[in-house]
Amino acid sequence: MASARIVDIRAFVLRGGGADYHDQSDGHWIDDNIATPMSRYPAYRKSRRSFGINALGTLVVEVEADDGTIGFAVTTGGEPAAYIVEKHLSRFVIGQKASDIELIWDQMYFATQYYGRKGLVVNAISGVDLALWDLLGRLRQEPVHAMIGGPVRDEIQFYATGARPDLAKEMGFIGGKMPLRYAPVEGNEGMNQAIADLAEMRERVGPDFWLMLDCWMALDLDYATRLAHAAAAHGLKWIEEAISPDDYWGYQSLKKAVPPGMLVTTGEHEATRWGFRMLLEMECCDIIQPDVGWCGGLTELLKISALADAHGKLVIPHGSSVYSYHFVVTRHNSPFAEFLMMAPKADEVVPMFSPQLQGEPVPQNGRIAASALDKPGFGVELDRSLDLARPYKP
Ligand SMILES: C[C@H](O)[C@H](O)CC(=O)C(=O)O
Ligand SMILES: [Mg+2]
Repeated sequence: MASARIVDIRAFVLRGGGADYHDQSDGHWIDDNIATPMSRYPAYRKSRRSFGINALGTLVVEVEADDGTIGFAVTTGGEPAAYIVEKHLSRFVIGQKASDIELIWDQMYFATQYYGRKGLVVNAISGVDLALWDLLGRLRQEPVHAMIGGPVRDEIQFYATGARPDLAKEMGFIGGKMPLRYAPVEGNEGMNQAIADLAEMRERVGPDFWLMLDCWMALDLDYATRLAHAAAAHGLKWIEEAISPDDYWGYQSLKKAVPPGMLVTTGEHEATRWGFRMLLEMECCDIIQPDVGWCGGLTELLKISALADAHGKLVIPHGSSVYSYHFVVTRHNSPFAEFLMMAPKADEVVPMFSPQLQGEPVPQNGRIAASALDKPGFGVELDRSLDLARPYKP
């Protein structure tokens, strides 16, 4: 078993939610008037799908060992990522020992460095990496969390991201993160409305419930600083991804400029130890938020999180479903996790990567017990009744 070799790798594309959680139908809160860097263009103001936030779809990677055991993972990247997996990365996987995850990662990263380093290519690498961890866990009959050190606590506590923190509070979550709905193009009036909405939500949830704002890269430093100061009166816990992920200097300034006690968070669109090193060494934020399916996979996340730990920073992964849960439960500097509310009105808990995974655990009373993760690999199955396309089948 320890010497199992990988005999095949397959890349599929899926549409309709799941790992590409922005790929939702009309009327979903996640596509309703959210501030974005594209808000300055009237044609793309109302809906993120209008500018193609869901253009890629979900990538499914399957790896098969010589005894027939199959590991898999899902992430975003769709057809172009499937091309990279089948046409480029596959050569570093087929024929290798299933336990040679570090070697495979290194070869995938450095072989694509001339056109990769971040974004789509690292999503593809992450998908392969997570499928390899799933395969190894299934071969060893061990959960992934047990292979990276085991749980340091009995349960994971969650905050909820969605349009209704008031409902999230009733469901037992420890906080609620709302999308910012007004962009700089809407001027002072927009900012005033955003603050009024925050004040109203504070009224509804009471003084102690965490409230956060996710700005999805929509702001500039001046606007973000003014928003943070106006929001402080209503107990905003953190301001997230306020400016462009490339603007490390802006984040450094923002972190110094926000009111005392307010946290600056970012990193869901950052990748690899080198990207996070910039955020950490330049003191850009208080919490880093790597997405496990986008930052380089679990192999890279372990390095990113060790670096964050040495800088005294928390790692609260963005979304990522089970790929986050198996990590969070093993790390002291990851004391809680995000749960993205995928119900269209954010009024009930549905699995984050619904409908793609079977057996995906969901928070009950805002918590998932560590024991719920005690299944081989990442502990979930792919729903094979879905319309899996394999565009680059050899
Ligand atoms: C709600 C945000 O705009 C985005 O869709 C998700 C995100 O950034 C997060 O969960 O964090
Ligand atoms: Mg975010």
